[in-house]
Amino acid sequence: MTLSGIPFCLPAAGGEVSTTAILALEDGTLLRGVSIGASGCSVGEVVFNTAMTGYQEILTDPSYARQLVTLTYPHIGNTGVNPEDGESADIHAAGLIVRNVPGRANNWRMTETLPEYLRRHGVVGIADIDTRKLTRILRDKGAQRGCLWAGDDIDEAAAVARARDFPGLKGMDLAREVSCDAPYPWEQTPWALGQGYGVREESRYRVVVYDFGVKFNILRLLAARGCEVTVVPATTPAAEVLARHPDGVMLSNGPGDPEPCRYAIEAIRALLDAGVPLFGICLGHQLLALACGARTVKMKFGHHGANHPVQDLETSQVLITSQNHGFAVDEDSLPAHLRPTHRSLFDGTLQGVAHTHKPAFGFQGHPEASPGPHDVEGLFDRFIDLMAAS
Ligand SMILES: NC(=O)CC[C@H](N)C(=O)O
Repeated sequence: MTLSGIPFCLPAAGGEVSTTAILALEDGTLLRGVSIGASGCSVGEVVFNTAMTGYQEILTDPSYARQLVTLTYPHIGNTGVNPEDGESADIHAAGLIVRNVPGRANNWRMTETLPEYLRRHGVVGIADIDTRKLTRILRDKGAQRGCLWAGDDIDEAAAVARARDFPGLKGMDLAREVSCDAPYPWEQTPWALGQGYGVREESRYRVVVYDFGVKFNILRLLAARGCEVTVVPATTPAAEVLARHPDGVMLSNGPGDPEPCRYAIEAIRALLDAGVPLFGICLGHQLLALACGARTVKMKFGHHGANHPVQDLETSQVLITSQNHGFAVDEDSLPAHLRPTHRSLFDGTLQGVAHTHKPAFGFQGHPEASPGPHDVEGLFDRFIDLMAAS
């Protein structure tokens, strides 16, 4: 509904009678609120994200598959949703949990409200939740399996049972589920005020990107650096990638546990043997480490936010990074030929590795999707340097 032409939304947006919703956790906690999305029931791992902005980017990040995301920032939806800021074509989060959706959303770029967007994509969401209490539970007990249920048919006992039935992310190979079906080229460069998105002008390097659940902005940062990008499905064998004669291969971010992605680990080993420059981000970083013989572990409650400090161990410089990971490379498991390059200043988790005698490195964090120079973008320049030197 609109008020003087300004899109207007109430918790049950669109003028409907508000629908109840609940969040049930595996420990038996029940949180009751109102629906802000589609009706239905969704299960997944409940994680908290501390970013103050970027709910659209978070919802569309494929790395959030099978996760119910709660945002610690209390007002979510103020600027609505626009057709440009998605990190993929779909919402991948299994559901959204917030404190409050403000009554009025307004931004010059918005085309719909957050509740309208959730409903259009058939994604459940809940508001009026004490997200501070929920976050405390997740920090104390670790990520919880949960069930988010919205509608007239809620059964609270069944919701707890469904939360407990969710098998958990450990052991789940989700990269192949969210990946593309066939190779495709990518030419778009980052968004700029007054110009919108651009198109790659130069063609300096041929780069193949493994799509384990890639975020569009990673592709844009490559295109902006003159990379002729081809995105390939997660299960593409190394021989097919090498047949494209790439100057470098990027291993993307993605959802789930890296360990069961045997196909990717095998392909990365072959690419390392072939000496192709490799750059892994997040899941790609974890897969690179696994291919080199390291181990990954599930974290107690993961890193999900937009301002995580990460230290470059060589320069001591601190990078402000976006993070979204629930698994981590175990630093104690690094083989001699993998050098730790970055560590989290929040909890000491390993955040980056470099191969000691191959042109390959990985980083756990993500570049920011918002316009402007960001710390993590320097790593893209490092990848360009590696390709230039090879
Ligand atoms: N953003 C990512 O690529 C996440 C990697 C992996 N799924 C994790 O949770 O740790």
